[in-house]
Amino acid sequence: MKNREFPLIARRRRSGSAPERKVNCVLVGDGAVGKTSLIVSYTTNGYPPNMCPQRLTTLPRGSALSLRNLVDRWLPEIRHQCPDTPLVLVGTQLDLREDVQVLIQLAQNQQRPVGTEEGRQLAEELGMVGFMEVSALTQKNLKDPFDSAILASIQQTEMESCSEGGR
Ligand SMILES: Nc1nc2c(ncn2[C@@H]2O[C@H](COP(=O)(O)OP(=O)(O)OP(=O)(O)O)[C@@H](O)[C@H]2O)c(=O)[nH]1
Repeated sequence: MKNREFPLIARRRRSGSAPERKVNCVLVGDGAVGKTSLIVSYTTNGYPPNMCPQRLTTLPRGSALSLRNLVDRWLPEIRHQCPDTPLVLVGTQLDLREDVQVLIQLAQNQQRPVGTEEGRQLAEELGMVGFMEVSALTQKNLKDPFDSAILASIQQTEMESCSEGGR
């Protein structure tokens, strides 16, 4: 009976399997770029039913403008608050990348979608784990940024415990 009172983590350790880990994953970025849709689509395995894609209103944000905001605004704040946290750069709304209406709308606002190579290079320059392009709507590549974030977090924890053990 006492065993039932044990936290899951302790029971797992007793049975010899790996202890449970918790990873805190925070999505940061401009408004209306698709953060909520991304997390809901990932966690519920479906696009939020009450979020009919509103292309035009979100367009100017899913673009190079967001990238500038990332460098000028978000990154300094994140690095100030969490200097060592692994970061994954995510390009959202991938399904709209080749949508002609979207491209026209962006061009009218002197905007354009962020290119794959451009995103990769920026992620590298900024010391991020990587750049991934996803669609919450079609779920293309949806797992990738979360897998990368989880892996990076586990690796960081292991490195920290190794360096603590070596002291
Ligand atoms: N076509 C398409 N539309 C998307 C996708 N992800 C989000 N959207 C649409 O973009 C709009 C904004 O999405 P949200 O998930 O609310 O964006 P957010 O970044 O959480 O917005 P804030 O709450 O303002 O920070 C909604 O109309 C979504 O339906 C996507 O992958 N494809």
